[in-house]
Amino acid sequence: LPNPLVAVAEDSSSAIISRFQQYLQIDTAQPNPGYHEAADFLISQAKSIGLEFQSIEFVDGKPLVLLKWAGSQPTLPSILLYSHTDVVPVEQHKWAYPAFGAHLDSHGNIYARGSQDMKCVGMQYLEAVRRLKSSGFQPIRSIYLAFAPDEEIGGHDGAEKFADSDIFRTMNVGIVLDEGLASPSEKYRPFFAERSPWWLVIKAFGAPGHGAKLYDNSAMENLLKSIESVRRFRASQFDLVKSGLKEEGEVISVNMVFLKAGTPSPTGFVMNLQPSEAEAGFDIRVPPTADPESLERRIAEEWAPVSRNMTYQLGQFKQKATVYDSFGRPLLTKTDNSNPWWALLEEAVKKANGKLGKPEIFPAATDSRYFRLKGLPSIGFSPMANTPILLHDHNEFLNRAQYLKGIDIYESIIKVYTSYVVQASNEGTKDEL
Ligand SMILES: CSCC[C@H](NC=O)C(=O)O
Ligand SMILES: [Zn+2]
Ligand SMILES: [Zn+2]
Repeated sequence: LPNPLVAVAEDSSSAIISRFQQYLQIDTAQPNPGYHEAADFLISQAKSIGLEFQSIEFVDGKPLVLLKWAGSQPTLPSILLYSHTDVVPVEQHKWAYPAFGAHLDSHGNIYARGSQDMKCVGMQYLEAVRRLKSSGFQPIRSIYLAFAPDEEIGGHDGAEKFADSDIFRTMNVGIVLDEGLASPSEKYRPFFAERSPWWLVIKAFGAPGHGAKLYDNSAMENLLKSIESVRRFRASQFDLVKSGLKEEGEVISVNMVFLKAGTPSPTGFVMNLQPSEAEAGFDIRVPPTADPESLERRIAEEWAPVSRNMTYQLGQFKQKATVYDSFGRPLLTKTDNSNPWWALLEEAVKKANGKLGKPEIFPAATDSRYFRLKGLPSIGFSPMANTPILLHDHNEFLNRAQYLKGIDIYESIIKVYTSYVVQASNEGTKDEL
């Protein structure tokens, strides 16, 4: 006879997976995310769990869903479990399965855009809360879950406005959990800071000329010298990572993302004309520990020197303010004893039989910077071990077992975090965290 208890357990884990699949099946890809469909789904989840809910549109059509589980001591600083609802676009023809199908293959891998970045985390928060609530657990601190729009395009109409809002102030947040990265090893990766994006466009000018003529200072030659210089710098940084001297988040990355030059013709480009202008774009990521002035000097003197007839523009994301606070200090969430939430995370992960790696700088940007700018500690953490890093890649997937394990991890974190009570004076001032 089948064991009825096993049957119940199996049924509930397949119900958990099917709720994850439902969320993944909502197409929230930029630039036209199905935000209302996602909000409706999240609110239906909140209702079935029994959480307070509201949908806030700081900008019309871009709802942020905010859920609350009130603690028994609501005056204590609360816990914010943060995630974004949007995902990056896909090139569907390069995927093995439909990117919004959430196909579960025979290995237990669930394929979907957002399976790693970061619908997994948003749903894991909900499942952990669902389980704790039905088990009769009562949190001491209040827990908020925020599902925000637009992280993938800078968070200006999402996290930035949220962190600046009156609602956010009344929440009295003490610690934020946000996204991290999958880990190919058995250790989960926690993040305490992030690099700042600098989007650089350099442009070279030069005399046009016959395609057969060799001459100095053509726009193409001028641009190529810059590209060579950028490549040398890129290699020097990458070598530090390859040799193990530095972590990915500790070096300056530079990647060329576009090239624009040439004289169009009906069949492609004019072949016997050297153009008078040529342009290249670079995605640069600057760690909070790097010296921004020296990088800017390098750009002005080596990558786009006036002497080579070049100009440059640093895009809107050259935001020194996103990695430094108002005192000019790098925005780093403390990882030592002055931040109790760090030790508590380690404790909680351990209790759930997980392994935690050492704190790292997140290589890309996340919404955490808006909370760190408010002086709050924010930890980037997505519990996916033994998983290839596939965010923004083709065939993004997460294994079912990893997803389920992550729920146990969050259950443990929520228990440990919400039960943590000390004298207010021991909690540290916000700026110290
Ligand atoms: C600064 S806006 C872009 C944010 C984006 N975040 C995740 O990929 C990134 O490119 O890092
Ligand atoms: Zn993300
Ligand atoms: Zn992303």
